Amino acid sequence: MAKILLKNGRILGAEGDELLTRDILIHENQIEQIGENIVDSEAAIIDLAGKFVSPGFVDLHVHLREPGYTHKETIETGANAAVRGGFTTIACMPNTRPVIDTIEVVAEILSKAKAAGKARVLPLGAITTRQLGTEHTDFEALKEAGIFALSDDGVGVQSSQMMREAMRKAKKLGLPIVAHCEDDTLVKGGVVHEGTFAAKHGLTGMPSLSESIHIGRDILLAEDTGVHYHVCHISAKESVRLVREAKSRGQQVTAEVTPHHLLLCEEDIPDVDANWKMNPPLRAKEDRAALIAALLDGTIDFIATDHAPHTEEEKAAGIELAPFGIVGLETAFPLLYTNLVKTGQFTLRQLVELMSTKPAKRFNLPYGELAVGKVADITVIDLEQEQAIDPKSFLSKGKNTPFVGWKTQGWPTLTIVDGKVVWKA
Ligand SMILES: NC(=O)N[C@@H](CC(=O)O)C(=O)O
Ligand SMILES: [Zn+2]
Ligand SMILES: [Zn+2]
Repeated sequence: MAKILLKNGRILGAEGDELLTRDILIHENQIEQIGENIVDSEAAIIDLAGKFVSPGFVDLHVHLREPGYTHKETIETGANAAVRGGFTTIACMPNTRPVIDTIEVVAEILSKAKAAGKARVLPLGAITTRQLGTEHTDFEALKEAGIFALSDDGVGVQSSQMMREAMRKAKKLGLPIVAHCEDDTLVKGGVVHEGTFAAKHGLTGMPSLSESIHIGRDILLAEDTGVHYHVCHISAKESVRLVREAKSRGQQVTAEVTPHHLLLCEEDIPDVDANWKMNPPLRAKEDRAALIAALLDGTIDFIATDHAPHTEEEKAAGIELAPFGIVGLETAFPLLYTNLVKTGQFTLRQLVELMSTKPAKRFNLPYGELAVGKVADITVIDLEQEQAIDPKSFLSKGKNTPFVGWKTQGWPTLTIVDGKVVWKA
């Protein structure tokens, strides 16, 4: 009968950003009581001394790299990085080696995640075998094995016919299609956004169109099938326009945006440095503004990090050869709290909803709420603590971030998953 009593935390009330001092009693894996001056003689007491208590964050776009690329990250190191960043549930993408395209790989990931005992891990299954785009995986078997959704993240599904059939089958099984939107014929070896930075440095650009064209295509295909269609890491203003139009017709389309696309644009790239290389790339100033507006008006549903660890050696290969991707789990909340909430663009409540309540709700997951009877997935944050981002402190194997040295406030200090303390500063 494990009981934990969190004393003197501060939680969001029914509305607004005012914080209320409350105690929270956890019994086994559930929140049993939230109130003032709770007394329980059996419970282990943790005094939170006024720190902010949030429902645990949910990140539906993470690369854990295992099996196959354990030099970049493992399920264990990734799950550790997650809980340090305040994430209690993470969904992991299938671009591993082997790809998550068989029930064996799903079982391996679930068992390693359980052994790690940190964040809850929800594997996505590949849409196509080896993510080659030519043959569908066995959706039914993968669903049975425990996948959370289908995605070929890392590459776009090039064939419209393959995507259409995938949506039809996924709809029948009640599985969402989570799409990395990229038309290979339009990208042609680009390494950064087709814009000012590419022009200045003579680099091949990746046009916004390479993303938007897939979103437009897929919205039409999804309309026809009624599947839940989700857009990964949306980055361009034209893409936002398409999602907004689909939503206005009541179509079940959702979209996520990363912290880096919200906070950075191509003009911020200081130099030809691979720690600023990710897919989709940092786009123009107007794109960043469109993403923020879309997050505020609900066109974009939530935030996901697209945590994509790579080694220092790989990133040292130079901007043209280095792999795409940056880490995000351990910096997301402090970066967004400091640069979007402290600046007055978003409220703390909105940020918590975008990082916890909404991702859970949109995908029907029973998490993301701090309420009696709910699963005890809880993140405690010191909103005052200021710290400069230092990759050396990361629990992730990946140190690849463009945010080195950024002074940020709002660091998680305690994370509880399923009623168990899994991380403490
Ligand atoms: N986002 C990235 O830049 N890279 C991701 C792949 C992906 O999310 O498409 C990776 O796996 O490294
Ligand atoms: Zn992707
Ligand atoms: Zn990704």
